[in-house]
Amino acid sequence: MLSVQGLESGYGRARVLFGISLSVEPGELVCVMGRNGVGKTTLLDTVMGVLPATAGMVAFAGEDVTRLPSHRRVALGMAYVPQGHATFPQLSVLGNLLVTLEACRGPREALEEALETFPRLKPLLKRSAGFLSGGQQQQLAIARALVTRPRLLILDEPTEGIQPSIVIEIEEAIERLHASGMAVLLVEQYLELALRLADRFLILDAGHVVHSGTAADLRQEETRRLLAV
Ligand SMILES: Nc1ncnc2c1ncn2[C@@H]1O[C@H](COP(=O)(O)OP(=O)(O)OP(=O)(O)O)[C@@H](O)[C@H]1O
Repeated sequence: MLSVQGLESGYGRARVLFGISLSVEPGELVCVMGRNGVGKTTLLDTVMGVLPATAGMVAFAGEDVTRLPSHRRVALGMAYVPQGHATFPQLSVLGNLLVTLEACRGPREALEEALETFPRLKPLLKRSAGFLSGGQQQQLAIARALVTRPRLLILDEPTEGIQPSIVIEIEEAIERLHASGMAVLLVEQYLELALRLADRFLILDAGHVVHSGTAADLRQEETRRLLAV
């Protein structure tokens, strides 16, 4: 479904990613791990077209999307929730969802479905997003992505800095989406959560994939050293 081959990108003359290859099959949950600053966010930004690739290829559902702008990738079924729960703080919860629904010209049911994933948002529809807790904003950010009815959901550290009760709700929501057949590419630093959720792992170090495998592989010493846990 998602195929990344030899991907390179960076900022100006600073190269951050060096020949990254990975795949996410339909319905699979792949977790990208690695210490701070190794290039995880840069990888997701490049996969989604927020940052241009300087070499390599990103293909989605059999189509080369490497040069497509992000909104075209969304139209093909990719959705991205960047780090730091990006919402429009001055808009209401409903307004945030409607902006996305209108942008993707989706049906109203898509909005209802997204709210079913996070029922905690239902009584808050009229509240300004800026007044939500960090955890509620993260739920809203994921709900906005779901409004586009993606086939691949890309999440950058969705539980970072969020109160434990909502971390559990977010984990359960990701689990349900995965169980329903959605493919997920997840950056997650919290090892235990990643072990519970992921089918496969990639570990990045200094912009390279240095390890990949299943949960059983991830428990080994070498892996723990790479993650410094
Ligand atoms: N906008 C930017 N301009 C220049 N350099 C950047 C920019 N964003 C990130 N970098 C650099 O690129 C490298 C990779 O950063 P990136 O955010 O992709 O890492 P990360 O693995 O996601 O880390 P974290 O877990 O801290 O978010 C780092 O050296 C970082 O300083």
